[in-house]
Amino acid sequence: MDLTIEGLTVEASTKTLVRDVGLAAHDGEVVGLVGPNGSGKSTILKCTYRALRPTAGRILLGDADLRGMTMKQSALRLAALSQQSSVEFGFTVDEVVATGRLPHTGLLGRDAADARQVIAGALHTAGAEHLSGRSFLELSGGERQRVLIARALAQQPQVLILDEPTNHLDVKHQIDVLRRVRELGITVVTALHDLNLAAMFCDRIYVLDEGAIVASGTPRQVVTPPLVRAVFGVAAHVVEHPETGAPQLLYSPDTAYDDTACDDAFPGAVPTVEETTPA
Ligand SMILES: Nc1ncnc2c1ncn2[C@@H]1O[C@H](COP(=O)(O)OP(=O)(O)OP(=O)(O)O)[C@@H](O)[C@H]1O
Repeated sequence: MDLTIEGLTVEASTKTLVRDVGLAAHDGEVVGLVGPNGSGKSTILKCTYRALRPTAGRILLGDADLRGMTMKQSALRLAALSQQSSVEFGFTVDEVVATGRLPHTGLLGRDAADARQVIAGALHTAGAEHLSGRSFLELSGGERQRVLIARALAQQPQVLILDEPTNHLDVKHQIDVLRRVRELGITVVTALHDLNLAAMFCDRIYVLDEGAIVASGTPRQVVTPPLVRAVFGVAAHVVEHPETGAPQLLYSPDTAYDDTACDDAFPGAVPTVEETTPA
């Protein structure tokens, strides 16, 4: 299912948090949202899962405008892992993941799917099956994150919104979770701080700066030294991943480093392209 964001603007009191944002994630695509702290990534994602009401613009799931859908209708199509996801009570891991089934069942309804199988599959995809039966509150930060990802997957969404899914995860689980989510074949929009992970796992990347999209395109088009310097203020080399060909950044410890030298030093570096406009 396609997710389309058109002309999204969010204002809070006197401040414009995001302005005129356009973003399209096509059916089955994994789309990354990157940008510095405070650039508006979470704000955009919150609008997609209806934790925030935009001031202007619209969000479409397929052809349907979110504003015309009930919460249940949108939750049957779209699931989210937010940065603030938390569980206050002493639920077991399985109970937490089972709450992902609520849009399908309602509070007292019956689940048409085999819920136990769905929950087991979600725990597996999130790399959390060994945590089944444990109390959620006794888990480590990374273990909790994997259970919360499983809860979103148990919703069996066609569109998955992930706000920093790799938070708290060790490197193996960062790669595992993104790879397995990608293998689901559903539409994913994910905010990521790690540009190398974004380049490795995303089909396309949108770059946000101060509430506006400043570039978008494939990882090769977007992950370039000039862009990383302009948006993040960091000098970097780009090399091709020897196995996948994905651009990977090697950061310079000196942010004043001359990045024109980077390209000379790395002949395989990805060429710079003009900023592209959002689809
Ligand atoms: N309710 C609000 N009122 C005023 N300002 C807000 C509100 N919510 C968010 N902001 C501000 O909007 C900006 C964008 O915040 P947002 O959380 O979307 O950024 P982000 O790109 O997700 O950041 P990070 O990478 O740090 O998670 C920030 O400057 C934040 O302080």
